[in-house]
Amino acid sequence: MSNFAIETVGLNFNFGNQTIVKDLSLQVPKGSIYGFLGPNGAGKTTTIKILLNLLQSPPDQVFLFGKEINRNRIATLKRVGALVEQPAIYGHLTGKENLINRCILLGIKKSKAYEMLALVSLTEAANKKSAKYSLGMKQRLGIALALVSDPELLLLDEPTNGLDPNGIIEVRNLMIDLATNHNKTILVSSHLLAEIERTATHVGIINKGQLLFQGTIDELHLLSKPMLEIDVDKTGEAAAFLRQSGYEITDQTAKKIIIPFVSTKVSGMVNTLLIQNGFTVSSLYQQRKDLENLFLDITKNN
Ligand SMILES: Nc1ncnc2c1ncn2[C@@H]1O[C@H](COP(=O)(O)OP(=O)(O)OP(=O)(O)O)[C@@H](O)[C@H]1O
Repeated sequence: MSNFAIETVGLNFNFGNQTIVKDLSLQVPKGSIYGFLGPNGAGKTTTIKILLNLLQSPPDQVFLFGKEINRNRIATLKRVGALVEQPAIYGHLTGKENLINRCILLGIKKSKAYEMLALVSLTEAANKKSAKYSLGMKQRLGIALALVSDPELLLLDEPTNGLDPNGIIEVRNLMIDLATNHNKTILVSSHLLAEIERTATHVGIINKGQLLFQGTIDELHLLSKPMLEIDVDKTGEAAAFLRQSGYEITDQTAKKIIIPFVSTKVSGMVNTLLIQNGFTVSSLYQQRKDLENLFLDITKNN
């Protein structure tokens, strides 16, 4: 049995003669929240549509729950819920009516509608016309609609796009609840790392249809090497002195020197060394490149 809810193996996809997805090998572990990241136009929506078989992949390149998608279309897609682009909501109906309609359509008992309203915290707004919902509430209703059939895998294409900070937090908390307490695997796309950094357990970064990084969020953090920033007087002399003493200088400005962070002990030694040799150190702190900058670095070099 495959441990991956989604696996693509060297996936290629073209629109006409334009290559949109190139040799893409995604591995989305069961139970993960997989942040699918990339700048605008990177190919995220196209990939999600391929995973939903809305766009057809070449044979033997896309596997859901270990099964090849084209040969097992119905069986695999039954286990998937999705929110791609705008949620399909009827504005003149209430949230509850939208969900009941979906239940009827899928032949599922109506009580599921109430269960879903509670799950996405819309019980209080159940009888309000959904046209009057805030964007965040509409997104949550969209997710509830995708969840009616109780799918194991949820594909969410930029679900926080256009939401205010409250809406973003609501959707973020909902994703964590679904993965942690309801056994869902979630693939969520975004062009902003900061938006999924706190929710994702795994990350795949693509640009121009190619996978540039894939791993756990901790592995991504490891890529952003910590630095030691030293605010010191006579920086030119101090840098030369540190270099002579065997330290590598990463960067140097008028007021500070930056060296790779090794340990707090080594930081203390550097401090003592500078002071003992007549330099005035006003501060010394560990700095880690934030993930957003790391993301920009990874995608700009592509
Ligand atoms: N139906 C289509 N026909 C031709 N080209 C398309 C079609 N749909 C998308 N593209 C092109 O494919 C590329 C990838 O688009 P896609 O929407 O997958 O990117 P994305 O990463 O989801 O970006 P965004 O965050 O802007 O939605 C873009 O260059 C886009 O213009």
